Amino acid sequence: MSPETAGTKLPNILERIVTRRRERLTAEGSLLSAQEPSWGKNKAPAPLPFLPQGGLICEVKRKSPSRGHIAEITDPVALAKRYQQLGASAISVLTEEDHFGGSLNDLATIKEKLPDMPLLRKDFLFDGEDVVVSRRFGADAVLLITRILEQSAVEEMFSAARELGMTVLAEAHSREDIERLRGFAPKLIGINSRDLASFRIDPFGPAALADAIQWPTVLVWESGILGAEEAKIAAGCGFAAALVGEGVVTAPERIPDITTALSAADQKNNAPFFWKALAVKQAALQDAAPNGERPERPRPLVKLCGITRMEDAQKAAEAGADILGFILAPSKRKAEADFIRSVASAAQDRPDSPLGRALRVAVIVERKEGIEAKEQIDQARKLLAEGAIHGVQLHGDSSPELCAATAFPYFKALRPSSIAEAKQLAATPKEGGYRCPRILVDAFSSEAYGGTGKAVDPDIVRAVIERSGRPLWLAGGITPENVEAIVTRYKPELIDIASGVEEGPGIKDHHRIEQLFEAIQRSCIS
Ligand SMILES: O=P(O)(O)OC[C@@H](O)[C@@H](O)c1c[nH]c2ccccc12
Repeated sequence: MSPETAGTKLPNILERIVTRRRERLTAEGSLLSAQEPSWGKNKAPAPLPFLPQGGLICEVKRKSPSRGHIAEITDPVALAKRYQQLGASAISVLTEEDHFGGSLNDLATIKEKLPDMPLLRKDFLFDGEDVVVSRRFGADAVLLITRILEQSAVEEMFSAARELGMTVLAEAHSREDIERLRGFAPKLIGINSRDLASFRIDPFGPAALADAIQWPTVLVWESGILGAEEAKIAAGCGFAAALVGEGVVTAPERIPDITTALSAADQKNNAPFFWKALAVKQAALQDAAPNGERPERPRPLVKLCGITRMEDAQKAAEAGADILGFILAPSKRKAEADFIRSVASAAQDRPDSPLGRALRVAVIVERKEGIEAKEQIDQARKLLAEGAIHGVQLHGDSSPELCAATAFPYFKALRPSSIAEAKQLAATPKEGGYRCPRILVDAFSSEAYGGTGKAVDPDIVRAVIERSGRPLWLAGGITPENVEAIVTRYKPELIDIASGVEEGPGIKDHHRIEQLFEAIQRSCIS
């Protein structure tokens, strides 16, 4: 096997795991440290259908290279039973020994005690023999990690699985992987939200990649789901299934909420789902070449905020704004809900026009000094339900626990007033921080929530970048004059501009909008 199969080098960790398993297979044979299952050779219970309609796969996972120790799990059958009772549709058993602490015996024991539960063998499998052995130990499905395999091995594994009546969960991490899978049209495709080079979780990966799959399949969102909130994002992005390890190993009681979130088809209004649409836009920017020149880096996504006039919405979208921001909070730039509806209907009339393609977000200060701004929240929810906006920016003081229940989909805007506060506010979801895929950093002012024209202190920006583990979204004092320096300095994924392109509060200066985008393009060309 050559790790260069997919045209790119494997991340070090994956390379190490794969090499180690190869060495051990050569030295010890395909069972490694496992004993033959109690039913002996070739008599495993007949294979069960594996997740034909989606659902939740809960994983038996003791440790991982990214997290280290997760849980002891002395009794994998007890854990599997708990998963089943709480509503898991299937169970994934990590059998890799050296980095994940599993074994084939876990698989066979769980099958023996829970014969009705569909089981996935999760491992770094290489060939047809690995598939045969998986079946012998009771697996109903096998994981096929496309990027570690030659095309001939992919073929061999699919045909072995077909012969044995097993399901293949084909893991893809790039468009190239998807091309390589196309001929097999797998019925289950897993996309990992964990980047194995950095170990970072990024929902934008699965969200954008899902778009490239054009055959009927059940999409499985892998990694990084802690609870219902992430499951809702997966569902919004078109994933009918999710594979959850740590989130359920440590707290199986979350299973019912995760399953409900996964099956809830929230989108009744036909509007594209905010995170998916944005991830697709972001991926397109990575390919785009402004003025025919190769971009040194993609231009940032641009949100133009504080839109109060139809002509400004049109102009912003035509110039290239990816998101139009409408402020529902009391402000010099406040937009009326009916104005937002009129922009939405102009956009929906011409879905392929720039205005039709721009996403619309309402900005609310949902909570100020602990007091909820009920009217704004109600307005935002109503606009969301109607499809007049795609998402909500929560600019107030709500805690991570309150956000998702306030409005969904949302992203949180932070206004740290010190480095210490920045570090606290930008904590990752696992550390108890905000759970949304992105957070927006804005300048602090004691007078106003946003739109102050002030820039964020560079040390605060740095603290947020370091702590949050997420690409930077930056607001505060960005203008056509300084945008080039800001983009070069921080390489933000998104910049948010309101007062920097105005001739007066709430009134955009169209010439300045053009200048802004020209400067952005300049900042991205080598
Ligand atoms: O614990 P998490 O973040 O819920 O992740 C589970 C699972 O997706 C992850 O373990 C995984 C995804 N793809 C893999 C391939 C091999 C081993 C493990 C994996």
